[in-house]
Amino acid sequence: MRAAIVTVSDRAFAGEYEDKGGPGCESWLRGVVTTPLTVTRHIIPDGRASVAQVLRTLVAEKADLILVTGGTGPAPRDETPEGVADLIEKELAGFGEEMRRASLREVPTAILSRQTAGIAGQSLIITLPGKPAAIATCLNAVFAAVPYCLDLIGAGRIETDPAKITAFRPKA
Ligand SMILES: Nc1ncnc2c1ncn2[C@@H]1O[C@H](COP(=O)(O)OP(=O)(O)OP(=O)(O)O)[C@@H](O)[C@H]1O
Ligand SMILES: Nc1nc2c(c(=O)[nH]1)N[C@H]1C(S)=C(S)[C@@H](COP(=O)(O)O)O[C@H]1N2
Repeated sequence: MRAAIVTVSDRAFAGEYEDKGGPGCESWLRGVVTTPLTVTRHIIPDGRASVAQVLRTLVAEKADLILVTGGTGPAPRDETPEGVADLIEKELAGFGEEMRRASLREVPTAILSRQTAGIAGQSLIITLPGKPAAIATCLNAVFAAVPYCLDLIGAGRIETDPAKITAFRPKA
């Protein structure tokens, strides 16, 4: 699987703090996916155009899975969902619903995240909150459905470590 991880944060992009979200996503994936995995990481500033532009490039490069962390909230610069909406062909709203449900068990402000997921070309794009602690909570909540989703869109077949995530394939 070719995975791409995008950190959307003005301050991480400017070097005002060290990005912990990108490395957090990568180590979560490496701990769960047992089939061959390549990961590229990207740090970009907040903004609809900034998000749409990097996603278009990654979709054209045929990334199978794109994780985007940050910019999902209600603040003026939080425009990640708008940038994602500019290029996805199909929204998978259930991902956002389930990730928020899992996060709400930890923090009441989880309801402020507009995180979602969608399909562009042969890429599955999943958005996550910027808080590094949200990454495991959210990915643990939805990843069982990711391998079959990748099958359905013609991306690479992946397997997961059943001790961490049991992939569910209804036709298997
Ligand atoms: N990529 C990241 N790496 C490390 N910490 C992060 C990251 N994104 C967010 N955080 C932490 O979560 C807190 C709240 O995140 P929030 O979404 O408000 O991001 P932010 O810091 O305002 O990002 P921005 O740079 O876009 O303004 C931040 O103050 C920071 O402590
Ligand atoms: N699991 C989890 N989800 C969370 C949070 C968190 O700390 N943990 N923070 C929330 C907050 S405070 C905000 S504003 C939104 C959006 O964050 P973002 O703009 O960094 O994407 O995510 C929410 N979801």
